[in-house]
Amino acid sequence: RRASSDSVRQVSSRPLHSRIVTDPATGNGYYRGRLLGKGGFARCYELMEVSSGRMFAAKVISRAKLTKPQHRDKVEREISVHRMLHHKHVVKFEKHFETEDSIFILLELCNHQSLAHLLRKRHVMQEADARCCLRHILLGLQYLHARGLVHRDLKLANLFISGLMEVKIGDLGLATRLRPPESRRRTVCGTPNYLAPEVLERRGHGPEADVWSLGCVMYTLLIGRPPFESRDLEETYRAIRHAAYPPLPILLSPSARSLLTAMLTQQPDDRPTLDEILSHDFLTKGFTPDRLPLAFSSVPPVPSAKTDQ
Ligand SMILES: CC[C@@H]1C(=O)N(C)c2cncnc2N1C1CCCC1
Repeated sequence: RRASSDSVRQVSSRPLHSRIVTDPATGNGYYRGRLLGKGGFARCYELMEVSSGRMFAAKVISRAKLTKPQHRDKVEREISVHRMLHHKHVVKFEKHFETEDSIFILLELCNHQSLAHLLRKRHVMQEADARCCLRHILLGLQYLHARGLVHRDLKLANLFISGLMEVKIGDLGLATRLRPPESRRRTVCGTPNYLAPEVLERRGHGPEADVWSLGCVMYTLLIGRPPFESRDLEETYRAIRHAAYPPLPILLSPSARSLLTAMLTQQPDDRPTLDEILSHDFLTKGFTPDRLPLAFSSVPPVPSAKTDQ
């Protein structure tokens, strides 16, 4: 039945010019595309640089919302930390600029969104694909730790998947410089699910806390739910403090079980280092694809001219 004119929903397409944003420092124009989502103070959009056609993921933070100085400090720290980082498995920081009412942070666009989205679709991941993800994250994490940075908030939603199906560590908002144990911050921050026991006991974050979080990521990819999840926060905290997660499924390979057990160890010093993890059987034995199979993503592949099939 042809939709009569009055029944066609009027799509309120705002005039095009209101979707153009200009970087006052360079005069470069950017066309604001679809809303990617919201995170913290930011609304996130796809942004296209008009002159080059290059696409970015932009965090747009309304300056009106940055009322408290510590909020502005947090944004400035994220920028100052992230802009110095260049690694294949760390989300690329392109640039930032301010307009009259917003701060724009332009980041590498990851067409396949995050591991959190992927897992919502697929529920669990095969060991070979989890191995591939873990390998990418380990390489990115090695780079951060080598530069004296601890991420502190590794979770599926902060692990982004590029157009080439490579995993990139993002959201450096909570990353902090490595400090000697006595001077470490002790306030608890980040999602409760992946916080390490020593962080809950306010003994501060060392690189070992990232290893614990990575263990939680690996567990969630292979099993389909976080290792420490329960109806109330107190119960979750208790489970974390005792490193008490459910028995690993018997279908898990011996090397996966052994690595998970090592990473989810209560004492930080008893956990493996990143180098030890990279040389563990789980990472070295068995087939590891270079990148995630496209079949995983819910975003259709971009038809490339040279497809041979
Ligand atoms: C721009 C914010 C964030 C992000 O950091 N990157 C790199 C990203 C890159 N590509 C797509 N989305 C990204 N996101 C999403 C947007 C909504 C929530 C998190």
